[in-house]
Amino acid sequence: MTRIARVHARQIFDSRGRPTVEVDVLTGDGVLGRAAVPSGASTGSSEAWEMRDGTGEYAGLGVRTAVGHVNGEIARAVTGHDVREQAALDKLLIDLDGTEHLARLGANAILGVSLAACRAAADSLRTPLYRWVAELAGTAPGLPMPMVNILSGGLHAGRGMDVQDFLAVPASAASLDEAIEMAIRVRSAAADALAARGLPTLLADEGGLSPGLETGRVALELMVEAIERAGLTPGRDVVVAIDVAAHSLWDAAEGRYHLAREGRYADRAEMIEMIAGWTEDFPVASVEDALDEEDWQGWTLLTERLGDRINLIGDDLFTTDRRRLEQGVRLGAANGVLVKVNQNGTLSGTLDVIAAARAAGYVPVVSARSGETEDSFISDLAAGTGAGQIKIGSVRTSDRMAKYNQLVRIAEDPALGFAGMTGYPRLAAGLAP
Ligand SMILES: O=C(O)[C@@H](CO)OP(=O)(O)O
Ligand SMILES: [Mg+2]
Repeated sequence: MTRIARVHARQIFDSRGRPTVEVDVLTGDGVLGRAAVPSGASTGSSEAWEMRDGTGEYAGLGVRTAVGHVNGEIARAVTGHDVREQAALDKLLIDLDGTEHLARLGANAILGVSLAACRAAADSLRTPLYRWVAELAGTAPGLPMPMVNILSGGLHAGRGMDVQDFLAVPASAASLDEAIEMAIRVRSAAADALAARGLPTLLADEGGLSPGLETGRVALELMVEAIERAGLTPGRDVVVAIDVAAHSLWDAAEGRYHLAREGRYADRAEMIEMIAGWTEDFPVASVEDALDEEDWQGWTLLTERLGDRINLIGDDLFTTDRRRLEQGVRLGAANGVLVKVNQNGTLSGTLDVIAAARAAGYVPVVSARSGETEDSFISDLAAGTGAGQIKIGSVRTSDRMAKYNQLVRIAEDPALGFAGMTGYPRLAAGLAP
């Protein structure tokens, strides 16, 4: 009996101590599928709409409303539905909501049910979750290469640095275990390098270090130093990925980007120039959200300039939305897409975006949010779809480690290969010495 017998949602708390939704889906055969919903800070405007909380007297209000929707209207609609019919369930949820961005019931309410049902189906079928995801997606499973947050800025670190993330990609790792170990070495070497300079080693939202360095170049120098301190060779053993999160730098009134830490503004051309300079002088393999989410023309120019050498990932640009991705493909904007389940709102919609990315030759990067829980669904999502890359955050806090550790468990399956650097098909030969 794989039909839904009961749905129950509750409010739990995420890694920032903010309320979020957790959903239990119980099937007739007594199987429990549970999922918790993540939440972003540097969000794109076109994301599915979560019912979010304010602070003070509004604390808990948005999430409690979403929880109420799951326990009332959604539970009534999905009870009796077969959890193995994921696509039909997700369509039912989208139709029930009836709005474009899932604003009526809340994308967090809908996503919680979608993911919990998927887990219940996998458990009822006694199939590992990643294998069930692979079956739903029609993909060959495989282990992703992680990109691991080392230095944080932007909205994840009190704007201590202008750029949001500097990440390590353990390029020469031959296995997932080795990749995680290398990233841990780089992160702890980065902490040592900062301490040696008398700089703070405070933790940011994703467990990365938040030293408040003044420019991107200084941060990149620190990355190179950390890789070397870890006994590894920059450009060969470890390459660097960056998430500029440029939407949160965009000053609409000025029509330019505000690099507040540097004390200057930059226009589109100056941003492209700055980033191109980084890729020339440092072993940078991937840059996410280099420009604002609505600067399609700028994205096309950026992609013409750098797209044959590095990965250019659209996060706020695409918001895991198929139509926005298709627009990007038409315009030649970016060559990769960040995949976040809660930007989309359902599992089926997310799988659809991964399939569309692949069909267009765009690299999919499955990603966590800056607000996370112990839920490790995205590890199974990345492995099940063989996405090739995953971005979880740093290797320092339990919300992130839950996902790395789930990947370690999945890696026990001898049938699964490790993606290595296959997710970086355009990597410049010049990166390695
Ligand atoms: O910008 C991002 O890629 C994510 C994760 O790092 O951040 P947030 O969840 O705050 O959008
Ligand atoms: Mg991003």
